[in-house]
Amino acid sequence: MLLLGFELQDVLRVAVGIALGLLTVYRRELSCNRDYHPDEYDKTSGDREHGPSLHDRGKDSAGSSPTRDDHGFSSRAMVIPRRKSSSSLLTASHHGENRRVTDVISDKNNEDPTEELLESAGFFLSGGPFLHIAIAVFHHLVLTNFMYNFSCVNSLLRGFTTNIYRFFPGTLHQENSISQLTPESIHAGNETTRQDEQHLYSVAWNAVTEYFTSISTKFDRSHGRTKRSGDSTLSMKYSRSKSTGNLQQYISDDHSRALFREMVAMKILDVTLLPSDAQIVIFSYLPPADVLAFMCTNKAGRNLLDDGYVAAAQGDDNGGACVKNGDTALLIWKSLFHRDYSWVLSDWDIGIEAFQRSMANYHCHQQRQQPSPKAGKVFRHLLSVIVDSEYSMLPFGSMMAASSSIHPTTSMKDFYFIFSETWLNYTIAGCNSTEKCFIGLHGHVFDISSFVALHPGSTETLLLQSGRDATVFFESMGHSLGARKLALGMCVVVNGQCTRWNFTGGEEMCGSFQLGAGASGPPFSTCGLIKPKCKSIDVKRNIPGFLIPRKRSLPRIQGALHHIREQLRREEELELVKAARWGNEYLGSNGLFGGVHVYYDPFRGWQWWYTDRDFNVVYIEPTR
Ligand code: HEM
Repeated sequence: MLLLGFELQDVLRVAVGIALGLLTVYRRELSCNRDYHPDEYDKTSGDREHGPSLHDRGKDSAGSSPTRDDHGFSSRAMVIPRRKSSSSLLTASHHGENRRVTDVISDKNNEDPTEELLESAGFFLSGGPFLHIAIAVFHHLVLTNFMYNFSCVNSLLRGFTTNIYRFFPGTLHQENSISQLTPESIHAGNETTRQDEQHLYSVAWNAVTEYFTSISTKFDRSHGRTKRSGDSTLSMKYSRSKSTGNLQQYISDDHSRALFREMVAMKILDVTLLPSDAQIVIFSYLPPADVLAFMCTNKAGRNLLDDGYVAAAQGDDNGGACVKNGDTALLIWKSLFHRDYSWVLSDWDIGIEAFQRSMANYHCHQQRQQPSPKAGKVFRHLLSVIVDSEYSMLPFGSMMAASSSIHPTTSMKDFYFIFSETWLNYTIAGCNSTEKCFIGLHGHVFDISSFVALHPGSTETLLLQSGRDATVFFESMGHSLGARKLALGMCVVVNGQCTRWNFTGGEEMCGSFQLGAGASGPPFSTCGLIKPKCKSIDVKRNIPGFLIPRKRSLPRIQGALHHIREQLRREEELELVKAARWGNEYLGSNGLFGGVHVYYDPFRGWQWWYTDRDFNVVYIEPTR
């Protein structure tokens, strides 16, 4: 049964239900048998050894006054205690209280037990236990699965709608605005919702058709083909099978957004039917949790969004021959990475240094490792995001040529989640000097360079813990609210996932906000890394509790893929042991300030660093 998907709890419930049912049948059988064999029970009716029988007691109580036995006690005093349930009847009979069930039921002067008995019998006769079984089975087979699917889809839709409302502020009353598009809508203004929905559907359908037609027209024109009028369906069909790269240049963002708005309005979101470029644009407006939720809804969703899965399913590791869906998934996760994280590697000097460190000596990698084409492809896409970024100050144009030598992972989705877990220790690794001192607290980065010499808990304490996430140490010291407020002013990178957006700290709730990589950048979601100069953060950052907790708390964990987090944690433990052993062996306890620290470089794997006695930071690439 377990194999069929039943949970242990359900199996137990069914087993108990069956046992109860069988017991009921058995008891009913027993009761009937007593009725059919009165003599057997009547034989002992006068037996006083165990006190008066129920039968006798009934006779006594039928009289006007209670009878007395030889000792002068009233026979009422000898009444057997009330039965709590019909099951106690069996026990009583067993001990010699021999009385027929029918007698008890017909005993007019002993109404309480009779009612109880009838009540209990009614419960069993009504099929109570079987009802329990039926409910358990129904609950498992229908409700559980249904509710799970419903909640998945519901949360997904809510996510879509929320984001759409956030990014398209003018769409709060979409139905109305869309209804105004055609004369029919004016006419249908007071009609039923169903008619409205039908109308919305036709409007959306027109929008989709128009969208495809416009793409195919442009596509045909660009290939010097003349498109006959009325051939739009055909062109549409063909245009959808063209590669994403070709189509992407003809898509205007506004059009895609308008299309998606229409689709949200009609409450049908079959995104898998859209062309790849529209899918990329649409998913780039969603938080990763919603993208994952969409991925889990069905196989089509997974095919669309999991580039690692598609490649694995095809047994494909040759990059170029990757199926189209894999390319779409790769591009979707690339756009999410671009939106949420890429700026720290291209527009933040500490991140740029970290990236340069990763890229240093890449030719050594080339010699040591066989390049994987699929991983090389992922890396090329990453480079295109980081190096070609509008904020980029990197001199890495030539790196593209060497892209096949570095292969962080074969899946862009995995890279996204690995980076979201490791970016903090990766970027600030080694930043623990009095000139350049960065520390991680509750998922955010703080520049404490100007404060380190003033720290009441000594400069050395801070230097020892900086250059990495020090939340546990910070919290273990029980820093006061004043210390926490002091830290807020030094925050340089805010992790959108580790903030409490609803936290007001007793103050007025902030109004709507727009987040972005830059203050004037496009509207991004709250899920990635944000510059504190961003307007909305600026408003909220000084509210205690928003960035870091007001009092001693466990470290805030950002939402990411659990299995990736767990795997990294396990690997980190092993690396720490290896690094400590290496430190003892090669440097000795006198050669180090602090210990040998480890961090995960998303481009190159596990790396170590330590501070020598002259306060120079040394980075080590461990040999594997
Ligand atoms: C941005 C980061 C930090 C700020 C702004 C900060 C600020 C402060 C302040 C204001 C105090 C005075 C006591 C209080 O008000 O709670 C203090 C004490 C102290 N801090 Fe920090 N601190 C930071 C990080 C750390 C870290 C990472 C450690 C690592 C262990 C640390 C260790 C200590 C110690 C040992 C004391 C002395 C506690 C005592 O005397 O009771 N601090 N810090």
